[in-house]
Amino acid sequence: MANSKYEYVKSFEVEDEIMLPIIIVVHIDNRDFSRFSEVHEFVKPNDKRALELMNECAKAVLEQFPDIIFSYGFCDEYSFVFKKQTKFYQRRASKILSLIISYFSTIYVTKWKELFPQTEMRFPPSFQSRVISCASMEVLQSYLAWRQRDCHLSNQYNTCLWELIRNGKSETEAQEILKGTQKQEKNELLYQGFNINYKEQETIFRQGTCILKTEVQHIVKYKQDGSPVQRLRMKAIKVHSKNIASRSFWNDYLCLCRELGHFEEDANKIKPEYVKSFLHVSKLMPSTWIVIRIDGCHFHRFSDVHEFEKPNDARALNLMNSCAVSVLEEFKDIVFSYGVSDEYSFVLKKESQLYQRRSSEIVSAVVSLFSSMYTMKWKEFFPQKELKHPPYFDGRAVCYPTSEILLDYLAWRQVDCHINNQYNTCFWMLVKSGKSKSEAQNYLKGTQAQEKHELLTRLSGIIDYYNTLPLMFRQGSSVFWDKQEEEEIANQGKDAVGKCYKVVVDLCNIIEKSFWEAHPEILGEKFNGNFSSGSYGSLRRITCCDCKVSKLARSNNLSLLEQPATNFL
Ligand SMILES: Nc1nc2c(ncn2[C@@H]2O[C@H](COP(=O)(O)OP(=O)(O)OP(=O)(O)O)[C@@H](O)[C@H]2O)c(=O)[nH]1
Ligand SMILES: [Mg+2]
Ligand SMILES: [Mg+2]
Repeated sequence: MANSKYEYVKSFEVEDEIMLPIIIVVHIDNRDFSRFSEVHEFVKPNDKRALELMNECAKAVLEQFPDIIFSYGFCDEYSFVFKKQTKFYQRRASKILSLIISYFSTIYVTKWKELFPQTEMRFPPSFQSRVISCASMEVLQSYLAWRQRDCHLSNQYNTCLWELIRNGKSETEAQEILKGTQKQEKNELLYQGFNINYKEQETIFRQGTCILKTEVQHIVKYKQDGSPVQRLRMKAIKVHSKNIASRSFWNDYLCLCRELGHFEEDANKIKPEYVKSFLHVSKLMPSTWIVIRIDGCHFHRFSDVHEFEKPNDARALNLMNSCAVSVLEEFKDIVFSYGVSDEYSFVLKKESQLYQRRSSEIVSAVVSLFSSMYTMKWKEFFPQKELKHPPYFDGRAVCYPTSEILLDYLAWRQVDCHINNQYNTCFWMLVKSGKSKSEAQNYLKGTQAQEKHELLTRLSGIIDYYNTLPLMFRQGSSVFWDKQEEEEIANQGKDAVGKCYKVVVDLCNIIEKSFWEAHPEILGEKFNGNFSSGSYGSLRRITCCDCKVSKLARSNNLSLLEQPATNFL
């Protein structure tokens, strides 16, 4: 397909390959677990259903991604360990951490009802992920020992805390009593104060859970004489162990030793310098526009399985838009977003300090929320269709130093939308006219925009057919905070008083500078031919009043194809 003059923006994307022989671990945890557990009335200090739900999600992750060989989790966190030699997505960190978090989030929503049949999910769960690089088996061993120590310490603390609260202490009083207490003192408090033997607490609470791959004999068929033909197959199993970083536990599993290596000694002490490396996260360049671009994984297949209309399914696109609205409402630093097909780009304001600009946290939080939302809202947009496969997305963060380059980035995506849509419209029309898929492909090979335009007119018998297609298909969707008219605010009653802005879905030409001139507050910068640094002041951001609002395109004289498409190429 043709390249556009905006393609240069790709050069701002940075490589984040994790080099061999580093062992890749993806750590995930819930973004706002205390609120999530409060709202859904999780049992304190441990809710077994919630833990089993986490385990089910981890198991699904191991089954989906064959290169993950081991995982360990407790409370609201899980760590996934990849085979040493993995080539998963060319070992690119943001791809890996986003895919895992996205899949995990989707499964959490889909499996919720199995574990919480009586409880409605009130708001979408969202998680954060990051990659931990383990330079050797010794480092991996320390990492696992460190996580399991945290499991033990937090469980022991929380068990004491909630027993004290149950017995009449306030939360602050209970915290005060526990301040500075050692392991042994806590055990005694539990035993003498509440007749609880800590060692008899459920294993899942004290030790956490491992889901790991192991080889099992699997019957593939039976011979004529009735004897079974067996093959070794990898299976994800759930195990508990007092010490997951011990040689005796680890070296018992052949698969772990083969794909990762042995533990030479027992990990008796966790080195603080290793812990420091586990906590390290890289930050995005200051004072640059951050774009988080997410893209559906294998959506070609996903759209086939769910029988999306070809080449564009308005329901699917509206579902994407609705999720984008939720993302903007949650992360107030996102000033603009643009979506087409199975992708969405979210622009964070230049001065954003969201998660101190830590790349993995921003990417994973956006991808995770988007994925949970997509799954939760599916029925709203496809009431007649069951979700047959979990939808999931990858994500990346790219920094653009100036507004001009940012706008070129957005123009690049909109040109791409146009190019793909024109091609796909021709392709499916040729197929409908009786050509096979490969004939249609050959027919279109090397054709220019103008030829495609004419082809569509010829095939449809409608002059300028392409421009009669819905604007959302031709231009993609833009989601941003827009000023509300006074009348609009008044119509919404007292709840809307003081809310000057709301999130809108608009169908506009973002290549044309006139859009940005008409909305100077989006980027917070004055437009006068070029963008200058003159600020329009900070925006008052508000909660969206009507997240389903989908405005019709304002001035349709911005329509992309009223000008020859080649202008953008
Ligand atoms: N029929 C139909 N298909 C769609 C629609 N939106 C997206 N798709 C499909 O999703 C694909 C998105 O393209 P890509 O993101 O390049 O492909 P992918 O299959 O998701 O592959 P990866 O992103 O590399 O995992 C398109 O090629 C279509 O097959 C839609 O509205 N209707
Ligand atoms: Mg895709
Ligand atoms: Mg795509």
